[in-house]
Order: sequence, then structure tokens, then C-alpha cells
Amino acid sequence: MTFYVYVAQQHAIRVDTSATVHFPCLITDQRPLPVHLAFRGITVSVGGRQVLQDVDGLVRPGQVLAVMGPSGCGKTTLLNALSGRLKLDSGQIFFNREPLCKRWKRKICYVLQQDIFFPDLTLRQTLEYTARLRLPDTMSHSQKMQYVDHIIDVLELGQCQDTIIGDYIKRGLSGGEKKRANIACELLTNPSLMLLDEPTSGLDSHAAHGLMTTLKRYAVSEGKTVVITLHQPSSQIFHLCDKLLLLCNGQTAYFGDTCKVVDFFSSVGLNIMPHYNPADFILEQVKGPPELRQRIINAAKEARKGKDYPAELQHDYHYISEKYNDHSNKILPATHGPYLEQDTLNAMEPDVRRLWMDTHSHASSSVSSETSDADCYFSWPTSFWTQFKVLSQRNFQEARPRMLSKLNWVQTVGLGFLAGLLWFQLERKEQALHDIQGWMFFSTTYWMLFAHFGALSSFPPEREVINKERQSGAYRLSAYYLAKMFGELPLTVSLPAVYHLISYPMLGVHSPMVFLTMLGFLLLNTIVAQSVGFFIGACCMDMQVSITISALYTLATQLFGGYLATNIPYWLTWMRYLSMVHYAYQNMQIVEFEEGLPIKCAPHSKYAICSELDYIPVSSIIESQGPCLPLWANTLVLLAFLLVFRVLGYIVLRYFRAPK
Ligand SMILES: Nc1ncnc2c1ncn2[C@@H]1O[C@H](COP(=O)(O)OP(=O)(O)OP(=O)(O)O)[C@@H](O)[C@H]1O
Repeated sequence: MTFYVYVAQQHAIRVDTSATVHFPCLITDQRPLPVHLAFRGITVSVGGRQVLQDVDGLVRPGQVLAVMGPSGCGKTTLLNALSGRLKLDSGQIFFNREPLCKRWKRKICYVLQQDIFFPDLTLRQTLEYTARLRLPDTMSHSQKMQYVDHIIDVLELGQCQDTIIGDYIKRGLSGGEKKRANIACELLTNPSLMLLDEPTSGLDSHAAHGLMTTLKRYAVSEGKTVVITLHQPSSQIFHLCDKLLLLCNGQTAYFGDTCKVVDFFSSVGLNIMPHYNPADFILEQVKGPPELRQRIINAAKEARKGKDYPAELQHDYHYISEKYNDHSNKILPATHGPYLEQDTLNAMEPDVRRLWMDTHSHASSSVSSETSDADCYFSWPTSFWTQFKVLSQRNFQEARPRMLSKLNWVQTVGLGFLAGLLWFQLERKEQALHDIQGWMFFSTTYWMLFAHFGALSSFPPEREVINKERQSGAYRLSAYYLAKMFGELPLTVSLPAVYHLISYPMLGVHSPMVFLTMLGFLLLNTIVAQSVGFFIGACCMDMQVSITISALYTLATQLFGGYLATNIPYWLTWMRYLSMVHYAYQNMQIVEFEEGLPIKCAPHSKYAICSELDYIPVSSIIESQGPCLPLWANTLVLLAFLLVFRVLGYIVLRYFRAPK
């Protein structure tokens, strides 16, 4: 096991990392590059309103930057901008002097304010799936599990590892445990930069301090760059942060070392009382009267011109950067990565030397330039096959309690017996024909509605998890999509199969072949309905809209299915070709009346052919409902429905509902 420790050279570390937890980096061949994050003049508008205005900041590997300010001042907006989820009106974000690009986005982990998980999975299952998906294939399964164990230990989640995550209906992890679970999932990905949106909110002071200490140790020992928004930190937590960015109405009220903020406020004439929490003090000032706030903002603007202000954030940065690049081009070919002779360093102009030191101080301690080459190209952490396998298992495990809940079993078995008793052992004669068809139509429409609305209601919460994971580049959409189809297939077909097993024999089985073929069409119809539900769920962001569209479609499907209305007005007949139930219902009739026992004509039959025959031919039964396709054609149309809606669902997710 390899331990590697980064040493922050340019600032005092107040956390003793030697006596406490280290994060063993098992992924020795995948060491992420330390990130030196600088952002300058960030201006962002949301919903037509300017939320951030000319905000600067800088944080180095091993450091924690706290973003503070009153509620609504733009902290979350800043994190969204830094993670690349929001477009900037103006300003620049540099990762090791490179602009933010897709490759860097994948090295960022963003711990959102809300904890987004699958509620029915336990904490351990959640972490294990994350590790299997996001740790590289070069690691063995046992190494990945070892890493999970370690993260669980570090975040003190051992006691609740087998508890389900839960939601507002099902009790699961406590708020604090969920927060730590959220962070644990992100730590597993071994990011270079961690953005955390209020990870301490909702935690008691002890838990909040414990969490912050862990994060600080992690940043120092692993050379991670951490940006964190804080609401009302205790003074202990406040002093764990190296840098502070204080926002006031979206503008910078202070940026610099945390330990110097009190001096800054003194320079504006605002003196803190002894023993007062500096975090409370500064927040009270930026919530003060408008003139006071303006005075602080003006002082912060003045401070930018000071010589202590970081070179990257100064307006002549571009000029310095060009000089630096000039130097690098001349010097680097003759040197080994970030290592420079002292003489070479001394020969640099002071500005350029400072930039070199800032950018390379951390990297030079432990990461060689070879890592940066490997980091230049993004590739998925795991192969398509691994992603498909893991996501199929996760889908199955996550969907099982929902799809095969006790209530669903009771409903299915109860309905199976009810349908069986209602249509019990129907005689094979014309008088009972409408009832036999009634069982078929009821069965197809019931399972269509069940699967359609099941897919529709399960999709919105799932979409949040998928979007979060896609944004962090965890897996390919195609792997997820195929896994969803295959992982949930056994669950989708279980209940209709049990229903069929109970009710159809009560109706009267004539041959195992008819029994199985009828089951086949019932299941195919169910899967098609699920695809349509999934497609509508993917298209509509608003649940009310998706329910309305679904209700309209499924009811129209029933009306044109061939059972409720047979004399459809001529100009509306095309509608039946859009009804999936129509095809499944016709096929069930073809099988039942062709392969099963024949239907005896009534004495005063409505079928003209009964004047010549004793039994009604299947063609007469079906043609009495309108035009009819052969069995194979109906089956092909159903398969086409399945394929088209699955592909459309993918296209919508891929191109129209892609997370930004
Ligand atoms: N989509 C939007 N349309 C209009 N205004 C928005 C939108 N999103 C955010 N805002 C506004 O932007 C401002 C900054 O929001 P942001 O969530 O960044 O604040 P915050 O500092 O993180 O607040 P809190 O501490 O309460 O979480 C708020 O006034 C908010 O109302």
C-alpha cells in the first residue's frame, strides 16, 4: 500500500496529519494532478439577474478556501460557475493556468447541498457501486472494497453502513450521516478539486467540526484543493480554512488568508470584540446597512491593488503569464518537469518567479510531470462492459423493493384471483365470447397502465441521480440505458407473469403452448408500455405534464384497442394503429381462438358464417372488430414500438436532457 503525502509549503498547517488518518492512495497509477485553482473577475447572471460581479479567488493544493456570505449572496452560484455548470458573463477560471475545459471538469467533485441518492440502497451498497463504477479497471475488486472500507472508517460511517439511505417516506440515514455519505461517494472518485456546498449545514457543532477536520486532513495529506461554502461556522471550523472569500450581494467583500480577515476589517474601522467568533463578526458586518457594506466592498477593491495580492488575480496577469510561458519554453526543455535549479529560479523576474512558485510548489513535492501527460486525455474510468454489469446489478437492486413491493404482490395476486373468479371456466360458446375477450383486454390494458405509470413515476427521482453521476463523468449514458433495460427486465415481467399464472388457468387452459404464447404477448405489451412511460418521463420535466400526456395516450390506446369501440368513425380509424394494446389484444385472440378450443355458434348468431358452420372461425371474430393484421405483423409492430420508444428515450436523454 502506498502512502504519499503532499506538503503545503507556503502556509502553516494547523492540523496534525501525522497522528491521524491518512488516505492511502490505492490507485497509484491514477494519481490525479494537484489543482491550483484561480478565478478572476467572475461575473454571472442567473434568470436575467446579475448574481456575481467581478469575484476573484485562488486556492492551492492542500488548502481549503471557505466561501462565506449571507444567504442569497451567490455562494452556490459561484460553485456552479467553478464546476462549469453555469456560463460566465465574463471572467476566467484557471486550473493550473489552463482554462476550465471538459478534461478538468472530470477532475472536479461537487458535493451538492442536497443529498441525491437511491433511497432503497444501503450506504454500503451505494459506496460499493460507486467504487466499482468510478475506480479504474486496473484495480481489483478486493482493492476497491478495501478502499470503500477505508473511506467508511475515515468518515466514521461504520455503524450505519448497512442502513438504507432512505427518504422522506422511509426512514434511513440521519441528516449528518447522509452528508458524510455524500462526501464519501465523492472521495471515492479521487478528485483533484472538491467543491462542497454547505456540507456542515444541519449538523451539530461536534459533527460539523469532525467533518471539517477530516476534510482539512484530506486536503493536506492528499494534496487536494477544497472549496467549501459555509453558513455560520464556529470559530474552530473557521480557522481550519486557509483562505476566505467573503461575498456581499455577489461582490467580493474580502479575499485573502483567513487569519488576516480581522485585520482587514480593523483597517476599515470595524474592530472585533475580544472572544467574539470572527465568522459571526464578519457576517454581521456584511449584513449591515448599505453604506457599511459599500465601504467594505470598496476596501476589498483597494486591497486588490496591494502587492500581496496573488499575481494570477492581478490585471497584468496576462502579461506576467506570457513572460512565464516564455521562460518555461526556454527553461523547461532543459529541466526535469517541475524541478528547477535554484540559479534558474533566481534568474527569473520576481513576478514570474512568484507565479512559478505558486503553480509548482505543491506539484513538485510529489507528483512528477509524467502524471500530467496521463491526465491530458479523458477516458472513462471503467470499460463499457464493467459499467453495464455494475449498473444492471444496481438497477436490479434499487428497483426490486419498489417494483416488487409487498403491496404490489398483494395487488397482483388479489387481482389474479378476482379476474380468475369473474371469468371462471368460461364455456367455449358465442354467448361467452365477449367475456373471454374481456379477460384479454382487461389483462393487456391493466398491465399496460401498471408498467407505463410505474416507469413514469420512478423516472424523475432516478433522473436526479443519473444527472449527478453523468455530470461527474461516472459512466456512459449508453451503458446506463442498456443496463436499465436489462436490469429491470426480470422485475418488469415478474408480476404480470404471476397474474397470468393465477388467472388464465381459472379461465380455462387448453394447451401449454397457448398458455405460454398468451403470456409472451402479455409481457411484450407490458415492456412496450414501460418504454413509452420511460420516454414520456424523459421528455417532461414537469410531473403534472407527463401524467396528463400519459393519461391521454393510455386512455386513447384503450379506446382504440378494439374491445370498447368496434364501429370507429372512418376518419379516426388511423388512431388504432397507434394503440399498442390493439396489436397485443389481436394477437391474444388469434392464439386463443385459433390454437385453443373453438367457439360454438349461438342459435341466433350475429356471425353470418354460422349459418354454414357450427364453430366461429377466428378470422370472423377478429374481422368483426375492424381490419386485422396477421400474428407475425402484429408482433413486428409491437417490437418496433419497443425499439422506437427506447431509441427515442435515449436520444432525448442524450441530446435534449443532458445535464449541463
Ligand atoms: N434560476 C434563478 N433565477 C433567478 N434567480 C436565481 C436563480 N437561481 C438563483 N437565483 C438567485 O441568485 C441569488 C444567489 O443564489 P445562491 O443559491 O447562489 O445563494 P447562496 O448564497 O448559495 O444562498 P444560500 O446560502 O441561502 O444557499 C439568490 O438571490 C437567488 O434567488
